[in-house]
Amino acid sequence: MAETSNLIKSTQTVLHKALDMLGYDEGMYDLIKEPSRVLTVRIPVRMDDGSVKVFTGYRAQHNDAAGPTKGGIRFHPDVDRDEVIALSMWMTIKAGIVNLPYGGGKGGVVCNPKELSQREIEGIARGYIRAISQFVGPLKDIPAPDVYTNAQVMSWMLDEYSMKHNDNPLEFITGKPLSLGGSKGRNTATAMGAVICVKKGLEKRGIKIEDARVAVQGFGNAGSFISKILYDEGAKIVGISRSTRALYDEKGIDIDYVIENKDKGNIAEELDLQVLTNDELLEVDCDILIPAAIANQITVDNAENIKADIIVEAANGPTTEEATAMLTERGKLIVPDVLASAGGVTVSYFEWVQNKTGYYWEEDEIHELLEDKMSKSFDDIYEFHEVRQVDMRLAAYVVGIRKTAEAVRYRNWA
Ligand SMILES: NC(=O)C1=CN([C@@H]2O[C@H](COP(=O)(O)OP(=O)(O)OC[C@H]3O[C@@H](n4cnc5c(N)ncnc54)[C@H](O)[C@@H]3O)[C@@H](O)[C@H]2O)C=CC1
Ligand SMILES: O=C(O)CCC(=O)C(=O)O
Repeated sequence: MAETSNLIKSTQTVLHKALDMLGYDEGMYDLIKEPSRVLTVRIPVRMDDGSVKVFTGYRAQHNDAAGPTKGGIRFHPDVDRDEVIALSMWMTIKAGIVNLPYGGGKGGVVCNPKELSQREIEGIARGYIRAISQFVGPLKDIPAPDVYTNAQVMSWMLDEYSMKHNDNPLEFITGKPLSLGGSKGRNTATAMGAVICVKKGLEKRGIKIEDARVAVQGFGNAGSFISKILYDEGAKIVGISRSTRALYDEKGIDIDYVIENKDKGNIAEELDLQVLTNDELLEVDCDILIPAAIANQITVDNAENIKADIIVEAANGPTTEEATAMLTERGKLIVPDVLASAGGVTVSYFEWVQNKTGYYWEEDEIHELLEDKMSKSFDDIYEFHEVRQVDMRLAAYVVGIRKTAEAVRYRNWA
Protein backbone atom coordinates (compact mmCIF):
# COMPACT_ATOMS: atom_id res chain seq x y z
CA MET A 1 0.00 0.00 0.00
CA ALA A 2 1.32 3.48 -0.84
CA GLU A 3 2.58 5.57 2.07
CA THR A 4 -0.13 8.21 1.82
CA SER A 5 -3.10 5.85 1.84
CA ASN A 6 -2.12 4.22 5.08
CA LEU A 7 -3.98 6.27 7.70
CA ILE A 8 -5.52 3.32 9.58
CA LYS A 9 -2.38 1.21 9.51
CA SER A 10 -0.12 3.99 10.80
CA THR A 11 -2.64 4.84 13.53
CA GLN A 12 -2.72 1.18 14.56
CA THR A 13 1.08 1.03 14.71
CA VAL A 14 1.31 3.95 17.16
CA LEU A 15 -1.73 2.73 19.12
CA HIS A 16 -0.17 -0.71 19.52
CA LYS A 17 3.05 0.82 20.88
CA ALA A 18 1.04 3.07 23.23
CA LEU A 19 -0.98 0.16 24.65
CA ASP A 20 2.24 -1.84 25.05
CA MET A 21 3.81 1.00 27.02
CA LEU A 22 0.71 1.07 29.24
CA GLY A 23 1.09 -2.65 29.87
CA TYR A 24 -2.04 -3.87 28.06
CA ASP A 25 -2.18 -7.23 26.28
CA GLU A 26 -3.13 -8.13 22.71
CA GLY A 27 -6.81 -8.49 23.67
CA MET A 28 -7.01 -4.75 24.40
CA TYR A 29 -5.28 -3.90 21.12
CA ASP A 30 -7.56 -6.26 19.24
CA LEU A 31 -10.62 -4.37 20.49
CA ILE A 32 -9.24 -0.83 20.07
CA LYS A 33 -7.52 -1.27 16.71
CA GLU A 34 -10.82 -0.79 14.82
CA PRO A 35 -14.10 1.05 15.41
CA SER A 36 -16.96 -0.78 17.11
CA ARG A 37 -19.30 0.31 14.35
CA VAL A 38 -18.99 1.79 10.84
CA LEU A 39 -22.11 2.75 8.93
CA THR A 40 -22.25 3.35 5.20
CA VAL A 41 -25.34 5.20 4.04
CA ARG A 42 -26.78 6.23 0.68
CA ILE A 43 -28.46 9.62 0.59
CA PRO A 44 -30.85 10.47 -2.28
CA VAL A 45 -31.12 14.21 -2.89
CA ARG A 46 -33.39 16.05 -5.35
CA MET A 47 -31.02 18.40 -7.16
CA ASP A 48 -31.88 21.91 -8.40
CA ASP A 49 -32.24 20.65 -12.01
CA GLY A 50 -34.95 18.16 -10.92
CA SER A 51 -32.80 15.02 -11.09
CA VAL A 52 -32.08 12.78 -8.09
CA LYS A 53 -28.46 12.22 -7.11
CA VAL A 54 -27.40 9.62 -4.54
CA PHE A 55 -24.52 10.56 -2.23
CA THR A 56 -22.51 8.15 -0.05
CA GLY A 57 -21.89 8.92 3.61
CA TYR A 58 -20.15 7.24 6.54
CA ARG A 59 -20.26 7.39 10.32
CA ALA A 60 -17.62 5.53 12.35
CA GLN A 61 -18.02 5.04 16.10
CA HIS A 62 -14.67 3.97 17.45
CA ASN A 63 -15.20 3.14 21.11
CA ASP A 64 -17.81 4.24 23.65
CA ALA A 65 -16.39 2.65 26.82
CA ALA A 66 -15.59 6.07 28.35
CA GLY A 67 -18.79 7.79 27.17
CA PRO A 68 -20.77 8.55 24.00
CA THR A 69 -18.76 8.89 20.82
CA LYS A 70 -18.15 12.39 19.49
CA GLY A 71 -16.67 13.94 16.38
CA GLY A 72 -17.22 16.09 13.33
CA ILE A 73 -18.80 15.49 9.93
CA ARG A 74 -16.97 16.54 6.78
CA PHE A 75 -18.38 17.19 3.31
CA HIS A 76 -15.53 16.70 0.84
CA PRO A 77 -15.01 14.93 -2.50
CA ASP A 78 -12.10 12.88 -1.08
CA VAL A 79 -13.99 11.46 1.92
CA ASP A 80 -13.55 7.69 2.09
CA ARG A 81 -14.35 4.93 4.56
CA ASP A 82 -10.76 4.39 5.72
CA GLU A 83 -10.18 8.07 6.34
CA VAL A 84 -13.39 8.33 8.40
CA ILE A 85 -12.30 5.27 10.43
CA ALA A 86 -8.87 6.78 11.15
CA LEU A 87 -10.48 10.11 12.04
CA SER A 88 -12.78 8.35 14.55
CA MET A 89 -9.79 6.67 16.21
CA TRP A 90 -8.00 10.01 16.49
CA MET A 91 -11.11 11.46 18.16
CA THR A 92 -10.91 8.82 20.93
CA ILE A 93 -7.31 9.79 21.58
CA LYS A 94 -8.08 13.52 21.39
CA ALA A 95 -10.95 13.24 23.88
CA GLY A 96 -8.67 11.26 26.21
CA ILE A 97 -5.90 13.87 25.98
CA VAL A 98 -8.17 16.70 27.14
CA ASN A 99 -9.99 14.37 29.51
CA LEU A 100 -13.52 14.59 28.11
CA PRO A 101 -16.18 11.95 28.91
CA TYR A 102 -16.31 10.74 25.30
CA GLY A 103 -15.04 8.14 22.89
CA GLY A 104 -14.31 8.97 19.26
CA GLY A 105 -16.66 9.20 16.31
CA LYS A 106 -16.43 10.80 12.89
CA GLY A 107 -18.52 11.14 9.77
CA GLY A 108 -18.33 12.28 6.22
CA VAL A 109 -20.23 12.56 2.97
CA VAL A 110 -18.56 12.27 -0.42
CA CYS A 111 -19.60 15.51 -2.13
CA ASN A 112 -18.16 18.79 -3.32
CA PRO A 113 -19.98 21.66 -1.59
CA LYS A 114 -18.26 24.14 -3.93
CA GLU A 115 -20.38 22.73 -6.78
CA LEU A 116 -23.66 22.57 -4.82
CA SER A 117 -26.33 25.14 -4.03
CA GLN A 118 -27.27 25.85 -0.40
CA ARG A 119 -30.55 24.00 -1.00
CA GLU A 120 -28.67 20.91 -2.22
CA ILE A 121 -26.26 21.04 0.75
CA GLU A 122 -29.30 21.22 3.06
CA GLY A 123 -30.71 18.14 1.30
CA ILE A 124 -27.49 16.21 1.93
CA ALA A 125 -27.29 17.35 5.58
CA ARG A 126 -30.88 16.32 6.30
CA GLY A 127 -30.62 13.06 4.33
CA TYR A 128 -27.44 12.09 6.16
CA ILE A 129 -29.07 12.61 9.58
CA ARG A 130 -32.20 10.67 8.51
CA ALA A 131 -29.96 7.78 7.44
CA ILE A 132 -27.95 7.59 10.69
CA SER A 133 -30.64 8.81 13.08
CA GLN A 134 -31.09 5.51 14.96
CA PHE A 135 -27.38 5.31 15.71
CA VAL A 136 -26.67 8.85 16.95
CA GLY A 137 -28.09 10.93 19.80
CA PRO A 138 -27.09 13.14 22.74
CA LEU A 139 -26.01 10.14 24.81
CA LYS A 140 -24.92 7.90 21.93
CA ASP A 141 -22.89 9.81 19.35
CA ILE A 142 -22.72 13.61 19.09
CA PRO A 143 -21.71 15.13 15.73
CA ALA A 144 -20.03 18.51 15.09
CA PRO A 145 -18.54 20.51 12.18
CA ASP A 146 -15.40 19.58 10.25
CA VAL A 147 -14.08 20.36 6.76
CA TYR A 148 -16.66 22.22 4.62
CA THR A 149 -19.44 21.99 7.22
CA ASN A 150 -20.39 24.84 9.55
CA ALA A 151 -22.96 26.23 12.00
CA GLN A 152 -25.64 26.39 9.28
CA VAL A 153 -25.15 22.72 8.39
CA MET A 154 -25.30 21.82 12.11
CA SER A 155 -28.62 23.73 12.36
CA TRP A 156 -30.20 21.73 9.50
CA MET A 157 -28.93 18.51 11.09
CA LEU A 158 -30.36 19.41 14.51
CA ASP A 159 -33.69 20.33 12.91
CA GLU A 160 -33.87 17.02 11.03
CA TYR A 161 -32.98 15.04 14.17
CA SER A 162 -35.64 16.96 16.16
CA MET A 163 -38.33 16.16 13.59
CA LYS A 164 -37.36 12.50 13.40
CA HIS A 165 -37.38 12.09 17.21
CA ASN A 166 -40.26 14.45 17.98
CA ASP A 167 -38.04 16.19 20.52
CA ASN A 168 -35.66 19.18 20.60
CA PRO A 169 -32.42 18.10 22.28
CA LEU A 170 -30.00 20.93 21.55
CA GLU A 171 -27.21 18.73 22.92
CA PHE A 172 -27.57 16.33 19.97
CA ILE A 173 -24.99 18.27 17.96
CA THR A 174 -22.35 20.96 18.65
CA GLY A 175 -20.87 23.81 16.66
CA LYS A 176 -24.33 25.38 16.39
CA PRO A 177 -25.01 29.10 16.00
CA LEU A 178 -25.35 31.03 19.29
CA SER A 179 -29.10 31.52 18.75
CA LEU A 180 -29.55 27.74 18.55
CA GLY A 181 -27.65 26.80 21.71
CA GLY A 182 -24.13 27.24 20.38
CA SER A 183 -21.32 28.10 22.74
CA LYS A 184 -19.42 31.33 22.83
CA GLY A 185 -15.89 30.64 21.68
CA ARG A 186 -16.64 27.47 19.62
CA ASN A 187 -15.92 29.24 16.34
CA THR A 188 -12.38 30.12 17.35
CA ALA A 189 -11.78 27.13 19.65
CA THR A 190 -9.74 24.92 17.32
CA ALA A 191 -7.53 27.89 16.46
CA MET A 192 -7.13 28.97 20.09
CA GLY A 193 -6.14 25.44 21.07
CA ALA A 194 -3.53 25.35 18.30
CA VAL A 195 -2.24 28.80 19.29
CA ILE A 196 -1.75 27.63 22.89
CA CYS A 197 0.39 24.80 21.46
CA VAL A 198 2.30 27.27 19.27
CA LYS A 199 3.15 29.39 22.31
CA LYS A 200 4.20 26.35 24.33
CA GLY A 201 6.36 25.17 21.43
CA LEU A 202 7.99 28.60 21.08
CA GLU A 203 8.73 28.61 24.80
CA LYS A 204 10.44 25.20 24.51
CA ARG A 205 12.57 26.47 21.62
CA GLY A 206 13.33 29.86 23.21
CA ILE A 207 11.70 31.91 20.43
CA LYS A 208 9.68 35.06 21.24
CA ILE A 209 6.31 35.35 19.53
CA GLU A 210 7.30 38.75 18.03
CA ASP A 211 10.25 37.02 16.33
CA ALA A 212 8.29 34.03 15.07
CA ARG A 213 7.78 33.52 11.33
CA VAL A 214 4.73 31.35 10.66
CA ALA A 215 3.33 29.57 7.59
CA VAL A 216 -0.27 28.33 7.75
CA GLN A 217 -1.75 25.87 5.23
CA GLY A 218 -5.53 26.27 4.90
CA PHE A 219 -7.56 29.41 5.58
CA GLY A 220 -10.84 27.95 6.81
CA ASN A 221 -12.21 27.80 10.34
CA ALA A 222 -8.93 26.58 11.83
CA GLY A 223 -6.35 28.30 9.59
CA SER A 224 -7.91 31.76 9.31
CA PHE A 225 -8.40 32.21 13.06
CA ILE A 226 -4.92 30.80 13.80
CA SER A 227 -3.43 33.36 11.38
CA LYS A 228 -5.48 36.19 12.86
CA ILE A 229 -4.74 35.38 16.51
CA LEU A 230 -1.00 34.96 15.92
CA TYR A 231 -0.89 38.09 13.74
CA ASP A 232 -2.62 40.08 16.51
CA GLU A 233 -0.08 38.74 19.00
CA GLY A 234 2.80 40.06 16.91
CA ALA A 235 3.97 36.99 14.97
CA LYS A 236 4.89 37.42 11.30
CA ILE A 237 2.58 35.32 9.09
CA VAL A 238 4.82 34.74 6.07
CA GLY A 239 2.60 32.25 4.23
CA ILE A 240 -1.08 31.30 3.96
CA SER A 241 -3.07 29.14 1.55
CA ARG A 242 -6.41 27.88 0.29
CA SER A 243 -6.99 24.74 -1.76
CA THR A 244 -5.97 26.36 -5.06
CA ARG A 245 -2.83 28.32 -4.18
CA ALA A 246 -0.60 29.78 -1.46
CA LEU A 247 0.58 33.35 -0.84
CA TYR A 248 3.98 34.24 0.58
CA ASP A 249 5.90 37.30 1.76
CA GLU A 250 9.03 37.00 3.87
CA LYS A 251 8.23 40.42 5.40
CA GLY A 252 4.86 39.15 6.64
CA ILE A 253 1.28 39.35 5.30
CA ASP A 254 -1.36 41.84 6.46
CA ILE A 255 -3.88 39.29 7.77
CA ASP A 256 -6.55 41.90 8.56
CA TYR A 257 -6.49 42.95 4.90
CA VAL A 258 -6.70 39.32 3.74
CA ILE A 259 -9.68 38.56 5.98
CA GLU A 260 -11.50 41.69 4.92
CA ASN A 261 -10.87 41.15 1.21
CA LYS A 262 -10.63 37.39 0.84
CA ASP A 263 -13.66 37.04 -1.39
CA LYS A 264 -13.00 40.10 -3.53
CA GLY A 265 -10.24 41.31 -5.84
CA ASN A 266 -6.78 39.84 -6.23
CA ILE A 267 -5.03 39.93 -2.86
CA ALA A 268 -1.71 38.71 -4.29
CA GLU A 269 -1.52 41.71 -6.62
CA GLU A 270 -2.91 44.22 -4.13
CA LEU A 271 -0.42 43.22 -1.39
CA ASP A 272 2.38 42.34 -3.82
CA LEU A 273 2.62 38.74 -2.55
CA GLN A 274 4.41 35.83 -4.17
CA VAL A 275 2.04 33.09 -5.42
CA LEU A 276 3.14 29.55 -4.53
CA THR A 277 1.61 26.09 -4.69
CA ASN A 278 0.43 24.43 -1.48
CA ASP A 279 3.42 22.06 -1.73
CA GLU A 280 5.86 24.98 -1.99
CA LEU A 281 4.29 26.66 1.02
CA LEU A 282 5.20 23.72 3.24
CA GLU A 283 8.87 24.19 2.44
CA VAL A 284 9.22 27.97 2.96
CA ASP A 285 11.74 29.39 5.41
CA CYS A 286 9.88 29.87 8.71
CA ASP A 287 10.00 28.93 12.40
CA ILE A 288 6.55 27.39 12.66
CA LEU A 289 4.60 25.44 10.08
CA ILE A 290 0.90 24.93 10.76
CA PRO A 291 -0.88 22.50 8.45
CA ALA A 292 -4.57 23.39 8.91
CA ALA A 293 -6.25 21.80 5.89
CA ILE A 294 -6.27 18.12 4.97
CA ALA A 295 -4.39 14.86 5.64
CA ASN A 296 -1.13 13.54 4.16
CA GLN A 297 0.55 16.85 3.36
CA ILE A 298 3.97 16.15 4.92
CA THR A 299 5.30 12.90 3.48
CA VAL A 300 8.63 11.22 2.64
CA ASP A 301 8.68 13.38 -0.47
CA ASN A 302 9.00 16.69 1.37
CA ALA A 303 9.96 15.91 5.00
CA GLU A 304 13.66 16.52 4.26
CA ASN A 305 12.85 19.97 2.88
CA ILE A 306 10.74 21.27 5.76
CA LYS A 307 12.61 24.25 7.24
CA ALA A 308 10.32 25.07 10.16
CA ASP A 309 11.65 24.14 13.57
CA ILE A 310 8.19 23.53 15.02
CA ILE A 311 5.24 21.83 13.27
CA VAL A 312 1.86 22.34 14.94
CA GLU A 313 -0.71 20.02 13.37
CA ALA A 314 -4.01 21.89 13.50
CA ALA A 315 -5.34 19.60 10.73
CA ASN A 316 -6.10 15.94 11.32
CA GLY A 317 -3.44 13.60 9.96
CA PRO A 318 -1.26 16.05 7.98
CA THR A 319 2.00 14.13 8.55
CA THR A 320 2.57 10.50 7.61
CA GLU A 321 4.18 8.00 9.95
CA GLU A 322 7.38 7.91 7.88
CA ALA A 323 7.59 11.71 7.68
CA THR A 324 7.05 11.94 11.47
CA ALA A 325 10.11 9.71 11.95
CA MET A 326 12.19 11.77 9.51
CA LEU A 327 11.27 15.10 11.12
CA THR A 328 11.83 13.77 14.64
CA GLU A 329 15.23 12.50 13.53
CA ARG A 330 16.03 16.01 12.29
CA GLY A 331 15.21 17.41 15.74
CA LYS A 332 11.95 19.13 14.77
CA LEU A 333 9.30 19.60 17.43
CA ILE A 334 6.00 18.12 16.20
CA VAL A 335 2.89 19.00 18.18
CA PRO A 336 0.66 16.15 16.95
CA ASP A 337 -2.88 16.61 15.63
CA VAL A 338 -4.53 14.74 18.51
CA LEU A 339 -3.20 17.46 20.82
CA ALA A 340 -2.91 20.57 18.61
CA SER A 341 -6.45 20.29 17.21
CA ALA A 342 -8.17 19.34 20.48
CA GLY A 343 -9.49 22.86 21.17
CA GLY A 344 -12.54 22.31 18.94
CA VAL A 345 -13.86 19.21 20.67
CA THR A 346 -13.05 20.75 24.05
CA VAL A 347 -15.38 23.70 23.47
CA SER A 348 -17.88 21.33 21.82
CA TYR A 349 -17.93 19.52 25.15
CA PHE A 350 -18.56 22.85 26.91
CA GLU A 351 -21.43 23.45 24.45
CA TRP A 352 -22.93 20.02 25.23
CA VAL A 353 -22.67 20.68 28.99
CA GLN A 354 -24.30 24.12 28.59
CA ASN A 355 -27.14 22.62 26.49
CA LYS A 356 -27.72 19.91 29.09
CA THR A 357 -27.79 22.32 32.03
CA GLY A 358 -29.40 25.29 30.27
CA TYR A 359 -26.81 27.66 31.77
CA TYR A 360 -24.50 29.52 29.38
CA TRP A 361 -20.98 30.78 30.09
CA GLU A 362 -19.32 33.99 28.97
CA GLU A 363 -16.54 33.88 26.38
CA ASP A 364 -13.77 34.68 28.86
CA GLU A 365 -14.90 31.77 31.06
CA ILE A 366 -14.75 29.44 28.04
CA HIS A 367 -11.28 30.72 27.12
CA GLU A 368 -10.01 30.19 30.64
CA LEU A 369 -11.31 26.60 30.75
CA LEU A 370 -9.91 25.89 27.29
CA GLU A 371 -6.49 27.36 28.13
CA ASP A 372 -6.37 25.30 31.28
CA LYS A 373 -7.12 22.00 29.55
CA MET A 374 -4.84 22.62 26.56
CA SER A 375 -1.86 23.82 28.62
CA LYS A 376 -2.10 20.92 31.01
CA SER A 377 -2.41 18.44 28.14
CA PHE A 378 0.62 19.91 26.35
CA ASP A 379 2.68 19.76 29.55
CA ASP A 380 1.69 16.14 30.30
CA ILE A 381 2.57 15.00 26.79
CA TYR A 382 5.80 16.99 26.57
CA GLU A 383 6.92 15.60 29.91
CA PHE A 384 6.15 12.02 28.86
CA HIS A 385 8.07 12.61 25.60
CA GLU A 386 11.11 13.89 27.50
CA VAL A 387 11.13 11.43 30.38
CA ARG A 388 10.40 8.33 28.28
CA GLN A 389 12.39 9.51 25.25
CA VAL A 390 9.61 8.86 22.76
CA ASP A 391 8.37 11.14 19.98
CA MET A 392 5.53 13.57 20.72
CA ARG A 393 2.97 11.54 18.72
CA LEU A 394 3.58 8.35 20.68
CA ALA A 395 3.56 10.34 23.93
CA ALA A 396 0.20 11.85 22.95
CA TYR A 397 -1.25 8.42 22.10
CA VAL A 398 -0.16 7.01 25.47
CA VAL A 399 -1.73 9.93 27.36
CA GLY A 400 -4.82 9.88 25.10
CA ILE A 401 -5.70 6.19 25.05
CA ARG A 402 -5.25 5.63 28.78
CA LYS A 403 -8.79 6.62 29.74
CA THR A 404 -10.58 4.51 27.13
CA ALA A 405 -8.36 1.49 27.86
CA GLU A 406 -9.10 1.79 31.57
CA ALA A 407 -12.83 2.13 30.92
CA VAL A 408 -12.70 -0.96 28.67
CA ARG A 409 -10.95 -2.88 31.45
CA TYR A 410 -13.51 -1.82 34.09
CA ARG A 411 -16.35 -2.89 31.79
CA ASN A 412 -14.54 -6.20 31.25
CA TRP A 413 -14.63 -5.87 27.45
CA ALA A 414 -10.98 -6.89 27.14
N1 LIG B 1 -13.35 22.94 12.53
C1 LIG B 1 -12.94 22.32 13.63
O1 LIG B 1 -13.46 22.57 14.71
C2 LIG B 1 -11.82 21.34 13.59
C3 LIG B 1 -11.09 21.13 12.44
N2 LIG B 1 -10.03 20.26 12.49
C4 LIG B 1 -9.25 19.99 11.30
O2 LIG B 1 -8.70 21.19 10.76
C5 LIG B 1 -8.58 21.04 9.35
C6 LIG B 1 -9.28 22.20 8.67
O3 LIG B 1 -10.64 22.17 9.05
P1 LIG B 1 -11.56 23.46 9.02
O4 LIG B 1 -10.73 24.68 9.09
O5 LIG B 1 -12.66 23.25 9.97
O6 LIG B 1 -12.18 23.32 7.56
P2 LIG B 1 -12.73 24.45 6.59
O7 LIG B 1 -13.64 23.77 5.68
O8 LIG B 1 -13.23 25.61 7.35
O9 LIG B 1 -11.41 24.91 5.80
C7 LIG B 1 -10.62 24.01 5.09
C8 LIG B 1 -9.46 24.76 4.47
O10 LIG B 1 -8.61 23.82 3.81
C9 LIG B 1 -8.36 24.25 2.49
N3 LIG B 1 -8.14 23.08 1.64
C10 LIG B 1 -9.06 22.18 1.21
N4 LIG B 1 -8.48 21.28 0.40
C11 LIG B 1 -7.18 21.61 0.34
C12 LIG B 1 -6.06 21.07 -0.33
N5 LIG B 1 -6.19 20.02 -1.15
N6 LIG B 1 -4.84 21.65 -0.14
C13 LIG B 1 -4.72 22.72 0.66
N7 LIG B 1 -5.75 23.29 1.30
C14 LIG B 1 -6.95 22.74 1.15
C15 LIG B 1 -9.60 25.02 2.09
O11 LIG B 1 -9.35 25.91 1.02
C16 LIG B 1 -9.90 25.76 3.39
O12 LIG B 1 -9.11 26.92 3.48
C17 LIG B 1 -9.15 19.67 8.99
O13 LIG B 1 -8.12 18.72 8.95
C18 LIG B 1 -10.07 19.38 10.17
O14 LIG B 1 -10.30 18.01 10.35
C19 LIG B 1 -9.63 19.65 13.63
C20 LIG B 1 -10.32 19.85 14.78
C21 LIG B 1 -11.52 20.65 14.85
O1 LIG C 1 -16.16 19.45 17.93
C1 LIG C 1 -16.21 18.23 17.91
O2 LIG C 1 -16.97 17.57 18.58
C2 LIG C 1 -15.31 17.42 16.98
C3 LIG C 1 -14.29 18.19 16.24
C4 LIG C 1 -13.57 17.27 15.30
O3 LIG C 1 -14.17 16.65 14.46
C5 LIG C 1 -12.13 17.09 15.42
O4 LIG C 1 -11.55 17.46 16.44
O5 LIG C 1 -11.53 16.56 14.48
